[in-house]
Amino acid sequence: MTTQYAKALTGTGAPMIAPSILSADFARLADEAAAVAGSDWLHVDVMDNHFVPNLTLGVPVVQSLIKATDIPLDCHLMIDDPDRWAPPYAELGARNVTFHVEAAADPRQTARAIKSAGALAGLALKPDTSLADHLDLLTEFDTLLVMTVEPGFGGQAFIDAMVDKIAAARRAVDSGHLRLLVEVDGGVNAETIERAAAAGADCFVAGSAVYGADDPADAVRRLRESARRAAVTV
Ligand SMILES: O=C(CO)[C@H](O)[C@H](O)COP(=O)(O)O
Ligand SMILES: [Co+2]
Repeated sequence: MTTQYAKALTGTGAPMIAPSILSADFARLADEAAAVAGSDWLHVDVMDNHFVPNLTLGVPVVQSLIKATDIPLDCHLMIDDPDRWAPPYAELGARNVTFHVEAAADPRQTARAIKSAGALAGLALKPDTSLADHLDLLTEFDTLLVMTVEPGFGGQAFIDAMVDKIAAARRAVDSGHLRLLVEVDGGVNAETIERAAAAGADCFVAGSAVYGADDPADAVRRLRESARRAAVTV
């Protein structure tokens, strides 16, 4: 299902695809961004080795990557203390800055700081985190990232039980007339994207399914087409 909000962001109403550079060659990030030309967003997984047991990159790399690509950056912050560390990614020019509710002391205020700095604000939920407990926050955010793997690593299997959470998010957005994109992250591939799209997601992050393909740009087109076919058109 493609919402009017998703349509406004993409201009086309097509499902959004955000390749994750977690699965790219970190020594060639500019080339790896160019390899997925035509993507809606480039997903950047920031991990601090505290909130998750893995360490990736931070502000300096994002600052360079923004200059190296025209694709808007979708920063997924898997870090402690996002209240302090998330707004700088918006100040750098990231299009969407998503942080985890489990790590935030004041998610409303942090969303406002991100938006004041000119980015969209995203709220991420780990697989075991209840959506129902956080519905009251959704009006503050532009995107909701439903994690379909435990955050920390690429290449994991899509957790099928999260399809119900995606569908619940879709219902919450539609019934509340919320201006919120439903984004899915983890284990998204040519097969699982159909279930996520049928459940109502607007935007799909894919790391290994894109960068593990012989032709990453073609993989993006195929994923978008699979999502489009599976989605319920409104
Ligand atoms: O946030 C993430 C992991 O914490 C990544 O965005 C995600 O796992 C993408 O990789 P893949 O598509 O290979 O699962
Ligand atoms: Co991610």
